[in-house]
Amino acid sequence: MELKKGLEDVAIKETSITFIDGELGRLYYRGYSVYDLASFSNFEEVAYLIWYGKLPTRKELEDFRKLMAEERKVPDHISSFVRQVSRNANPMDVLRTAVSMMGLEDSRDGDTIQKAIKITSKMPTIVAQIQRTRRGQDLVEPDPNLSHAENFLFMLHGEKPSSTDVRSMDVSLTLHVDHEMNASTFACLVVASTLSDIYSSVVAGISALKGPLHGGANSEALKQFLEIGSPDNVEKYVLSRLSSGQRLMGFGHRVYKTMDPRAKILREYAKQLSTEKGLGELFEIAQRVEEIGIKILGNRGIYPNVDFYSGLVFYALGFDPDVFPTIFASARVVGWTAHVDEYLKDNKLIRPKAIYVGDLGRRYVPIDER
Ligand SMILES: CC(=O)SCCNC(=O)CCNC(=O)[C@H](O)C(C)(C)COP(=O)(O)OP(=O)(O)OC[C@H]1O[C@@H](n2cnc3c(N)ncnc32)[C@H](O)[C@@H]1OP(=O)(O)O
Ligand SMILES: O=C([O-])CC(=O)C(=O)O
Repeated sequence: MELKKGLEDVAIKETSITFIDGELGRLYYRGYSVYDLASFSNFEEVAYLIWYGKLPTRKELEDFRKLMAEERKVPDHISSFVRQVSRNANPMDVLRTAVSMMGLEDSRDGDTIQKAIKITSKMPTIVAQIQRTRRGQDLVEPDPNLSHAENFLFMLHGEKPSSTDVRSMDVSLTLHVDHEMNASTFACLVVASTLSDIYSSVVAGISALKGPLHGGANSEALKQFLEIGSPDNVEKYVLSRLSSGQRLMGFGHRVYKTMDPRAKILREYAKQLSTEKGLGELFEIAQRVEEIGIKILGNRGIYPNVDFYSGLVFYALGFDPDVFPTIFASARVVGWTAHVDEYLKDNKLIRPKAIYVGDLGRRYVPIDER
């Protein structure tokens, strides 16, 4: 039996959802390049595409938007829970528990995608509640007349966001929607393959995404830039970080051996937003880290990934670094649930093997003789 550490290069399913060309740095959702989707589409349209496999007609999109907008409100007891714990708790822990509470309400039977729409519509409401509670602010009710991205920012700030902010949020969510068999999606599938329920799968996805090697890297990358403090400190910081064996956060990827295309797109939004919001120096620091990081690590195929610039976008839009992974989760829930739906059409219990390297035939020694 061959040992495949980290399941590297092991395929666990066929998919028609997402294709990644890791050598050329290309990414396609349902066959459409993310460059085109980021330029011309929006979160709701891409979510529809991911779940149903085709772009919606105008009427289908209108109905779908309406359905999502109707599902945004979160039950009062979940909001109360979020209010009670969010001042001190990790935002991903709060989101994970809130989604788990949603599962208490919903029967286990029923269509995965219908439930996915409910969860996806509500997650930004919970994230905005977490963020506002951390700042001691009152909650803002969702506005059903706004798009998914616009409403997200409206619930965050309590006022209509600028068109640049809405576009940046929309593109960021669109780019986080899916990424083939990443660790959190795999975690969702492990749960789904036992024929558990979709809420349990999403809870597993949030749990796996939280870690700093995965979705937690967006806040770590931004904290790095804040810690560096000035573009003049970048070289010294990067060299000392790497020589002490620490990783550069927001760099490196299991599949991409070149720049992640999502990082390229998000770099432009980070640049525009940071210039507008007086965060130009932070962007300069990030760009310098990118340059020096690539100079040192690029020859080993280690380049910026999606988490490198997304944090700067989320920070400029007004989120705390610790909240960033919950925004990632609010978009990735689309991919998690689409992969679960696809997998269940031809389900096989996920049960890999471990190679035993311990002793055998040991004699049991009674406790008084040890
Ligand atoms: C949305 C996402 O999940 S994108 C990824 C977000 N995560 C991060 O940004 C955290 C930093 N990056 C990393 O830790 C890694 O690049 C991972 C975990 C993402 C992928 O790595 P893997 O494919 O599993 O490779 P692995 O962790 O085995 O690293 C291979 C080598 O590259 C080095 N390496 C990988 N990433 C980095 C990095 N960011 N900084 C410095 N060295 C790195 C490792 O130290 C290791 O070196 P070694 O062979 O000398 O021991
Ligand atoms: O694909 C991966 O391993 C990690 C990643 O970039 C993502 O989940 O977006």
